[in-house]
Amino acid sequence: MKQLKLKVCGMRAPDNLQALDQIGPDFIGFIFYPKSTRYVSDFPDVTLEAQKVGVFVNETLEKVQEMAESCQLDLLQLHGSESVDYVRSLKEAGFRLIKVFSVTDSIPEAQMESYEPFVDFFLFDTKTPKYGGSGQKFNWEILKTYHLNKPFFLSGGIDLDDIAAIKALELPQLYAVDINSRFEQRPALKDIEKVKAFKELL
Ligand SMILES: O=C(O)c1ccccc1NCC(=O)[C@H](O)[C@H](O)COP(=O)(O)O
Repeated sequence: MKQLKLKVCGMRAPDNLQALDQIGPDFIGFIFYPKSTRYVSDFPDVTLEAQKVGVFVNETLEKVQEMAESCQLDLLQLHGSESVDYVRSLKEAGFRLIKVFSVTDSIPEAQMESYEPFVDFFLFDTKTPKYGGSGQKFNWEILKTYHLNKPFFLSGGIDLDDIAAIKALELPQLYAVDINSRFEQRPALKDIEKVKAFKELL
């Protein structure tokens, strides 16, 4: 089976960030959604090996572009109800994009098809009023109905003891696993040893 990539989302404190980067995650996510407890108001001045993902929820295009450039983000994760035109304009401006679909009991494949030409990845998360970081899983069985070619990230309540179940899914388009609140000591502060254990098993 192919090696799944790892994204650790919701980082903020410079020391914690540096310690995380040393264990080699592929992607590190920063939340630019002011209502989140993981909101990053002062972007940490740290050089990272991992690709930096900026997470936005229904933010203005101007603000997204400003943050992408000032923080030198490698990828933008659009976690709200951003339209196809919104996504297209960011792609045309040259950004690499992850479009999130928040799900419960079905995959909105028809809707996703219209976004597919303009994104690099999809990400499935559990639908909740807070958009993300809920620690709740959705029914992963619905992923077996996914027939698009675009690779995707799996997220929503993933914990250390979920690895066997994730591997057993055997989904060809599953590209990366996204972990967050189940690995926290408090919001935006990760338990590095627990993340390390997860990465070694992935
Ligand atoms: O983490 C947040 O606070 C958050 C808030 C609003 C939008 C997105 C957010 N997180 C983005 C992520 O990619 C999370 O890793 C994903 O939602 C899964 O989180 P969890 O269920 O805690 O593992």
